Amino acid sequence: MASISGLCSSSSNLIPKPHLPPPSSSWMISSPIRIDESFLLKTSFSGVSSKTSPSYLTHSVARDVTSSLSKAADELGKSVAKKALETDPKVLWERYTEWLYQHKELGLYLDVSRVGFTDEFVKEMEPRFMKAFKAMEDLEKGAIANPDEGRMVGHYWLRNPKLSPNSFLRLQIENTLESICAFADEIVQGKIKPPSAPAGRFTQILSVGIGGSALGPQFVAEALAPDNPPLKIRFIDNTDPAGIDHQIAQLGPELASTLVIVVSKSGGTPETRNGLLEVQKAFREAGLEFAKQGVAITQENSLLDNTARIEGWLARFPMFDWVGGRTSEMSAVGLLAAALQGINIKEMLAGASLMDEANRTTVIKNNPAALLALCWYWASDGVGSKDMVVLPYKDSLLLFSRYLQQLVMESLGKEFDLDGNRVNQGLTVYGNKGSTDQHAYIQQLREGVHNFFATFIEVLRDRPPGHDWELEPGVTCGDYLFGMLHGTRSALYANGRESVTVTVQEVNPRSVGALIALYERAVGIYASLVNINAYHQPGVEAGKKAAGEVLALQKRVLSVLNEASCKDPVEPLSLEEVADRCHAPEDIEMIYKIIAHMAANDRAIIAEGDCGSPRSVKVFIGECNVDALYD
Ligand SMILES: O=P(O)(O)OC[C@H]1O[C@](O)(CO)[C@@H](O)[C@@H]1O
Repeated sequence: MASISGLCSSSSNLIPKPHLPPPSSSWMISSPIRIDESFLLKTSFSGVSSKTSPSYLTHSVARDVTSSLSKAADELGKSVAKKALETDPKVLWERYTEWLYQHKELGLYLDVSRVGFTDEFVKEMEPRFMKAFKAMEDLEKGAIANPDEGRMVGHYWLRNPKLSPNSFLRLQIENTLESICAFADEIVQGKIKPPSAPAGRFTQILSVGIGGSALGPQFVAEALAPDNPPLKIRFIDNTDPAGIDHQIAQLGPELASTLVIVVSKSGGTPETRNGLLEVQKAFREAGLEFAKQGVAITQENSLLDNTARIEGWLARFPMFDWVGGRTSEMSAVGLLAAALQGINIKEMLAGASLMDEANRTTVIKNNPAALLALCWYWASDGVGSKDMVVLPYKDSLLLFSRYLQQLVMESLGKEFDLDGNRVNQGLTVYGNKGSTDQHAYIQQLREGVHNFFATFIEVLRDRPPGHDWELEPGVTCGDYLFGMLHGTRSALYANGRESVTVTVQEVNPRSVGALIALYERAVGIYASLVNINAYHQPGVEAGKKAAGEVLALQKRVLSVLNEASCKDPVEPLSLEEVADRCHAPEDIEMIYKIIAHMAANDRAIIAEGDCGSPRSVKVFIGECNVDALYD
């Protein structure tokens, strides 16, 4: 059984009880919590609500939930009925101490006592977990764990290169880490200088990348960058021109001392390419030489890699084929930016490695990632019937929920399982931070539609030692945050809302590395439990393809309008005429949107009518481009 020593000085502090307001405070939850028994009756594992009311299920999943749940239950062999949540404080305390997971060296705790899984359920799930553990063992040994893409999945090797399936990969990892540290040192110490910066050294990082090539570095910067880092970081993570302009404008003259890190595993993501082109334009306009300040992180021989090599950029770092974007924080993607901000990346790697080690045990109770996966399965019926609301009670962890959103949803949100059955799996993740969200949506969580379970992230250390003070007798600001967390946890539970609590001593490189590793592993295990490939993202392609088609149609529209605008007199066209001449009458709605967008950006002229009445519109473009006529 996990020990709780070290978590707090007196175990009596941990006995769950109603939170009463401190004497002089009107801010805390002010009434003792009553258990509303009606909310404690939950769906049975076979998906039939004990109230048999479909409205009890979230609207988004109500559609197929019954059949999917029945199927999941069938697969398990028999259905495990969900019982009402335990309410007796003594029994809850027993459950708390029995299931509390502690990682002593990391100072990390996982409390799953407020999720209502039964011993019977754990027993039922055991064979699936054994399969998942075996799959993870094979993955770590270099199996093709991403069959659709024929790829190995090796993010665990990044923090323990000795695990790599061969010495070539091991050397690649070790050499990359060494070159990251050396490069970061030289930049920070001013040995590598920007060619024309007044400060004489790099002072800013502009990171250009999207999805897994941005979210990890954003989360880590927010969590760990010191108040005065050697280099400050900002991000371009979209193709929004106004957003890009804002980042560049904020840099102002410091563009001359900005290290631009362009991150893209594939090296061909349009948003990232556009960001790069916009930044390069800003450099040209400022009379700066981009190549002397540009760094690429990408796969060898990608478009980006070749561009950086041919243009002679300052540095290039590899992304490996066997590391996915959303699990790339411990690769050059996350490590370079972190090192440049003065974050101890070796500690991050050590934290992740320790967590990985803990997650290799096949004893569910002692395996924190397995415990998380168990809770997710129980709470969401193994079909994503409930969303996961992530509430870190620490401002610096604000972006953890956003980071987890991609990690979990891009990994688990899959149409087909590994056997080709349509399963439409997933687990929805959202959340910002506590206690801020208390004043936003916790109202609905406690009393509204019951379509979620919560994850509280608790940080024991409020402030660095020696900085705290009592804003009321015996009460610090951090005590309020603590009270809000546990008050909310209790209040939700009292209304039948389950929650997991992850506790760390403090936010530091080691604990952040451990948190990332914990959730990476939980996702991998959960994917095995529900038999899906966690490591591909086929669904993203549909949107990218459709975006490409819109841009191709826009080119045809422009060509048609150009031709009509080159006539003398200019021939304004109706939308129907444009669509006919584009040979795309079925795309008239999209053509209307394209023209409205161009008109809003002064690239097309509405001669008649207005955009609010599409049928009245006649359009042309201002200037005839004669050259384009013969393209
Ligand atoms: O690093 P890349 O190749 O630019 O991709 C960025 C992101 O785009 C996705 O492929 C989804 O479109 C993510 O999986 C990935 O993290």
